[in-house]
Amino acid sequence: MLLLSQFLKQQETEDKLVDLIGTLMLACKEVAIQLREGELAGVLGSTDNTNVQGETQKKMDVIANDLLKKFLLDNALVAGIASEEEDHPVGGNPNGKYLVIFDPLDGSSNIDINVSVGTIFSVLEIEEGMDPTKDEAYLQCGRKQVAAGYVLYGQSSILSLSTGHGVNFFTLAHTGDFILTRQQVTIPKETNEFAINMSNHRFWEDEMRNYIGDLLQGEEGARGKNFNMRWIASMVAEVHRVLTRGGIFAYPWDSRDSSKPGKLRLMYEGNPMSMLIEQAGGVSSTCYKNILDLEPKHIHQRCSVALGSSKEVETLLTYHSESSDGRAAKLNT
Ligand SMILES: O=P(O)(O)OC[C@H]1O[C@](O)(COP(=O)(O)O)[C@@H](O)[C@@H]1O
Ligand SMILES: [Mg+2]
Ligand SMILES: [Mg+2]
Repeated sequence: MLLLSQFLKQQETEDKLVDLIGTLMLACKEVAIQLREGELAGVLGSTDNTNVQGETQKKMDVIANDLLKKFLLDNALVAGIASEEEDHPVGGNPNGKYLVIFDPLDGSSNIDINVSVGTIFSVLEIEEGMDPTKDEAYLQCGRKQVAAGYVLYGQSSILSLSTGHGVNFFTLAHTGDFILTRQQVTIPKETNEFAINMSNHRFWEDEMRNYIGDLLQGEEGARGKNFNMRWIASMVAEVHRVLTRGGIFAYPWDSRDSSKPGKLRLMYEGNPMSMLIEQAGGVSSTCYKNILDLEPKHIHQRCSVALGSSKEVETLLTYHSESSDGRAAKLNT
C-alpha cells in the first residue's frame, strides 16, 4: 500500500511540489466530505450569483472554490491562484513558487442529481518578474504545466495525477489518505466508444458532422464497425472513463456563439486534461492544433476539445485536415 506522498517521493518529485499536491488534496478531501453529506449538509441547489462566464453558480461551486482558495493561499509555496469561479487571479505569497489554476467543481449540473462531479487543477511555476495578481502571469502554454490532475467524486473519490512522468490513480481511503491504486495508466489506442453532446449536432462544423455521421453508420458505413455512445455531462467523469478503458471525448466548436471557440475552458479544463491524456499515450486536439501548444490569451479562454484513444482522435483529425478556412480553426490558433 503506497500513499500519495510516498509514491511522489519514490518518483523523485521535488519536495515543494509534493507539499503543494498535499495541500490540494486536503482541500479536495473537504469537498468530498461536503458532497457525501449532500442534502444533509444543505449544499445542494443554486446561489443567486452568476460567475464571470455568465453561469449561475451552484452552492457547491462556491463552497469548493472557497475551500481550494483558502487551503492554497495558506501555503507559502503558492504565489497565486486563478479559478473558474473568480473573475480575476488572487495573489498569495509574493515569494511563492507556484500558480494553481482550477475548476473547483466540474460537471456542476450533475450535483443536484447525485451524479459524478470533480475538481480539475493545473500547476505552473511563476516566471521571473510576473505579478501573480495579473492574468499575464498565468497565460503560459499547457506544455509548461509542472503537474495536472483531477479528483473525481464518484462512488469513490479518485485522484488522477501527472507530474510529467505518466499518469497514476490514487483512491481516497476512509483513513483520509490517497492510496496508489493504478500505476502508469495507458489509454488503448483504438476504441468503439464516443462521447459528445449530440444535441449540438446542427451547430457543429461539417467536418465534425461527417465524422460523427460515419460513427453512427456503424458496420454498414465507412468505419466498418459499430460504436457505442456515452454522455455524462461531466468532463472529469468522461476523461476518467477514457483514461480507464479508452474512448474519444469531444466538445467541439459550435456556432451557438461565434465569438467563442468552444464551451470548455483552456486553462482549467483543456490544458490539465490534455496533459493527462498525452501522458497516458492519448491525443488531445482542438481538431486543428494540439491543445498543449495553444498560446493562451485570457484566463477564462474557451477552446474546442477532442481527446482520447490516439488512433481514433487521429482519424477525427483527418476529417479536418482539408479544411483551412473553418471558423473553428481561426478561433483556436
Ligand atoms: O451541458 P453540456 O453541453 O452537456 O456540457 C457539459 C460539459 O460542461 C461542463 O459541465 C463544464 O464544466 P463546469 O460544470 O465546470 O462549468 C463539462 O464538465 C461538461 O463536459
Ligand atoms: Mg468544468
Ligand atoms: Mg466548474
